[in-house]
Formats: sequence, C-alpha cells, structure tokens
Amino acid sequence: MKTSYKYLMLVAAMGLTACQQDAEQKEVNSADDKVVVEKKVEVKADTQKDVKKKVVQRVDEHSYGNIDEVNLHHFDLELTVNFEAKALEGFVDLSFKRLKDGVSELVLDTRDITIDKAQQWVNDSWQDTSFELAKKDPDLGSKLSIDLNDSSNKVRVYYKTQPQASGLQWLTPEQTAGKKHPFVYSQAQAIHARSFIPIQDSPAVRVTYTANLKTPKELLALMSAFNEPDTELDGDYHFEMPQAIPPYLIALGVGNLEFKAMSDRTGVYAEPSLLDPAVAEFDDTERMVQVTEEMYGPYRWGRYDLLILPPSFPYGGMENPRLSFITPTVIAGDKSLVNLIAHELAHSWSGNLVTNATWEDFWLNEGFTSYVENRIMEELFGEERATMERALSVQGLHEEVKALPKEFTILNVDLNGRDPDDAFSGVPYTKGQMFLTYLEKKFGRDVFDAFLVKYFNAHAFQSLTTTEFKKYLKANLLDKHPGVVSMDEIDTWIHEPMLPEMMPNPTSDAFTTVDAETKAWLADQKTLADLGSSEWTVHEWLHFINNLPEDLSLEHMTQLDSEFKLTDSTNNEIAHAWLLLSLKAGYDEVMPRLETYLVSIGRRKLIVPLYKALMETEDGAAFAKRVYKVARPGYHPLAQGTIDEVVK
Ligand SMILES: CC/C=C\C/C=C\C[C@@H](O)/C=C/C=C/C=C\[C@@H](O)CCCC(=O)O
Ligand SMILES: [Zn+2]
Repeated sequence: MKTSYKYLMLVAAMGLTACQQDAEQKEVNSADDKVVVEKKVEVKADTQKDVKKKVVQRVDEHSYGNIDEVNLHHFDLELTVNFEAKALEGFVDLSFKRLKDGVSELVLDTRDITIDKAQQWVNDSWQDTSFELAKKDPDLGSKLSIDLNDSSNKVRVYYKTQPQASGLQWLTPEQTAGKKHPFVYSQAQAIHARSFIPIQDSPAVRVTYTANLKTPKELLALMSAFNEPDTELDGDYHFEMPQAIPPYLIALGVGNLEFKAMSDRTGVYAEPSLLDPAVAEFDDTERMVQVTEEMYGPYRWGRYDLLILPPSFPYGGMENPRLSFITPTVIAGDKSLVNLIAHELAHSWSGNLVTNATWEDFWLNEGFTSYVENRIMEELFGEERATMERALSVQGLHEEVKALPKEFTILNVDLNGRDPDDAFSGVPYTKGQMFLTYLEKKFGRDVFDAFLVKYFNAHAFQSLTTTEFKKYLKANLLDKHPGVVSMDEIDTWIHEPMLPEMMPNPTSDAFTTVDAETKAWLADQKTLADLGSSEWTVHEWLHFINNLPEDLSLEHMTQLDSEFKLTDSTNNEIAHAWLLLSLKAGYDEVMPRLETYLVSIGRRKLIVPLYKALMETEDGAAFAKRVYKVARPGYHPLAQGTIDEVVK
C-alpha cells in the first residue's frame, strides 16, 4: 500500500526525527486504512500537546482526498436523472490546481458509485487515464485514485450512482403529496456527497460549479445554485454556482414543483398542494433576511429560496446555499415552528460562509447558527418567544445529555474511527448556542455582535478548525477585554464533557406561570378548564407537556385528552411530545394516531425517540416492529440506518 499523503504532511509538520519517521512508516505500510494512520500519529503527538492541537485537528479523517497536493476548485456536471434505474448517470469535469511538484494522482471520495471511465485534459483533448477504486470502507466509502500526467489540471469521470446511494432518496409517486410524479432529492451532509459525485468530500474544500441536469419533461430540477424563478419546464436544466462552497452543500431536488415568490429575492418551491400553505407559513422570510443583514452584514448569496420536501426528509431543514431544503412538518398553520427557517437562513453566515474544517468542528456551524437563529427570532417575534425557544432547547439538551455517551457531550468531539452521523445530537447545537450566549452576556451584546461581524468577515468563504477559532477568539475578544473570560473557561466549554455549571439557564415568565398552573391542577386545586390554556402558545403547550410527570395516571391522561384533544393535534411538535408522554404513561388510546404519525413522517428528530420509547416494553416493541415494517420503505436511508439499530 502507498504511504498516506496525510501521514507525510503530519510528519513534516510535527518535525519527527528520521528514525521516528522510519518506525511510523513501517506501521503505515502495514495498515489498511488511513484512520489507523491518524490514530497512530495522534498517539505520538500526545507528547507534543501544542503540535497535536495545531496539526491533528486539521486532518479530515472522513476524507481520502489528497487536499494537500491537489486543490479541487471547480466542477462541471452533466447528469441524466433516471427514475426507472434510480440513478444519476453522466460525467463530471473536475478542475484543480497542483499544490506541489511531482503530484501523480488525484484522490477522490466515492461511495457506491460505478465508475465507467476516467480521462484527463491533455494537449487540448480528453485522453483516457487509469484509475483505481479501492475496497469499500463501511463509513468512508471507496477511495478513487486517478492517475495524472505531469501537466493536466482537469479530469473527467464518467459514472453512475447506485439505487442505494446514501445521499439520495428516490420516491415513488405514491410517496409524494400529489401521488402522480416521482421525486428525488439529495442530502449530502455530512459525508454523502461522495455517493452522487466523485469528489474530495471534505468541508475544508471549496468548489464553484455548473451543472446540466436532464429529467423527465414534466418535472422541475433545482440545485444549491442560481435557480431562475420563472424556469420553463422542459427537462433540461442549467445551473451555475459562482460562490465556492464545501461539497456537503451540493444539493439537488427534482419533482413536480411549482414556485411562488415571497419577495424580490425570496420564494418557495413546493408540490402544488403545499405551495400556498408554505408561502403563508414562511412569508416572514424576507424580513428574516433583512434583520440578519442588519445584525451580521450582507447576505452574500443572491437569492434565498425554500424547497419544501416530502415528509420523509430526515431532517428539519438543510442549509443548502440559495435554496434551503425544508421538512413539511413545520407547516403548522400558525408560524409557530418558523424558527427552523431562521436557522437555515442563519447558516448563510455561519456554516455556509464560515465553515467547519472537519466534522469534529461541527459545533462551529451549528452552535453559531442556533445562536443567530434565536437572535433572528427575537428581532421578529420579540424577546419572550426567543426566551421560550431557548428554554425549550436547553431543557431538551439536559434530557438528551443524560442518555448520550459522555464523549459525545464534548463540543470539539473526537470522531476518529466514527461515522459523523452516529455522533449527531443536540449538543453542537444547544451547548454551542449556550456557549455563545454566555460570551454575549459576559462581554455585552454590542461587543459580542461586533466580534461576530468581524469573525464572519475575516473567515468569509473559508473553513476553520476549533483550534483556529480559539486563537481568533483570544486575539479578537478575550485579549481586547482582559479579565472578563479566561482561556480556561473557554477550554471547559469546548473540550470538557457534559454541561458546565456556568451554562446560562434561560427562564421564561410564561413558563413559570404554566408550571404553577400545572402544579395546581396536579394537586386538584384547579380544573383543566381553569388553567388559562386558551391563551397558550405552542411553546407553552410544549413546555406543559414536556414537564408533566412521566407516570401521570391514566385518569389524568384521559382528562387531558378529552379537554384538549391532544391526540388529534395537527402541530407535529405537540403531537410528538404528547405521543412520547403517552408511551411513558401507558396511555394506549394514542396507538392508532401513533401508527399514522410514524408511517407518515420520516424526520428523525420526531420519530426516533418514539421508536426508542416503544422498545422499552414488550408490547411496544411488537408494535414498533410491525409499524416499522410498513414505514421503513418510505424512510430516507439515514432514518432507516438509525431506526434499524433501535428496532433490532
Ligand atoms: C457531535 C456531532 C458531531 C458531528 C456530526 C457531524 C455531522 C452531522 C451530520 O451527521 C449531519 C448533519 C445534518 C444536519 C442537517 C440538519 C439539521 O440541522 C437538522 C436538525 C434536526 C431536525 O431539526 O430535524
Ligand atoms: Zn443547522
């Protein structure tokens, strides 16, 4: 096996002796994958702590790409969307610059892609070149090495995706709202872009792109690129993405989609029956863009549109640039769940503009975004709602942390040897958000806002590691205001497990009132009719349900349901909270509703806790297995993977 280029990069950076290099080299040559190589280097670096922090964290253990040798900066994609074969078929031209002399190969990430041919651009023509597709690693996929001659700077790869591509979901017409047309969409984060494009699939890479997609004539294709609002349906679509983005933000969606504008630069794409409800729900989007610009500087991506996906979309939203992908489960009819739009929009600053360099730095994307999301909500809907949303998140975090492996409660998590999807949790989101809220409170909002604007500008269209962030924070905030927050405190937030005592604890007066009312009801001092609940917002309802005792009597559960019709709630968050409580309290009246819920929604956050709760009892497990059999074919591969583990 060849020596890992990353190994050499690390050795050079760490200044190991020739003898040490030799010893390491032997181990590397016998190792069969690069993760082992990096583990080895990390052990070695333990004796040089500062070097370890500086160097090892720059390594992206989730990519085979030779990014220190070849800088991939642009691609042109030509694909046919073949619904019968559940495949994308065509080729990609990858343009790159060499960073060193003597580079003889371009190393890419792939997963479950069939490679038909590789060519390189030499002397003004395409010439075949040899390539090697390595054995598949279960987490990372297959390394693709393409031989380069001395001068080429463009490679063409002919390929097709396979039906099980982890980054694509192919839906039959029956799985869509309209039931007449098929649908396909991508979800590339964290390391799934490689299942539909051979690429250096690391968030440290940034590429511009163009694409031509051929689809059935009656369908519309969209990408995370410029989407012309009045595109004609003709099955032949061209896209340009002039801003350089990391590969996990490459996205496509194809279906029976229509467009409605919400402002000059914002609009919604959705299946026809969902279009008007979505526009009504999300018509504050333009205001959201404006207030974010006022706080954090210009929106740098041109248009900001939303694509409403089928309910099987495994996440709430995905921040694909210029075109956020959105679950329909947040179309509640009362704008109660639109913080999700604030969140995806906030990524246009934190995540898409300033990006985590590796998946171990994921909290840099999500902590900042959750903080900015809440600031947008405060601007649009007031302090009380923003506080309630923070309080709900923090309570959820406390619950989640109890069940997580301790190492996953660290912001700068160690993902060595792990699939990033397996470490996914609310920690990078809410613990990260609370860290920034802590800094805001310590330094004051004006100072902290100025720091954030500077941070976004200084790192625009770049990726950075946690170590680089800490250095920037120290120089630009801590050292400028000495004695306010120490580096030890910063390290506790970023590198220690669990939740620090200094974590802010958002308290809402409205929630305090709900708590008092609940107490009075449980003590038989008030009836449900006297609770004042007719004035409650969705957030108060969520707080109420989430804080009821898990062993609430069946009599109390029945009273609640007959008074408030909670089993029939059409708000998916309230329904989720109520169904979960019902499972814990043994309130079986909900089972038919639970079955419908689990079969009709594929968003992991809403269904995984329900499957987990079901698996706690024998009857529940039998129910879970029966329902999952029906629901599974409609779920996204990511949700299938998670729930397969739960419902073993
Ligand atoms: C500690 C976690 C460390 C690393 C995880 C790295 C990457 C996460 C990756 O697996 C994929 C994440 C995709 C997220 C997409 C959208 C979310 O913001 C949705 C949140 C949940 C929801 O609202 O449904
Ligand atoms: Zn996010």
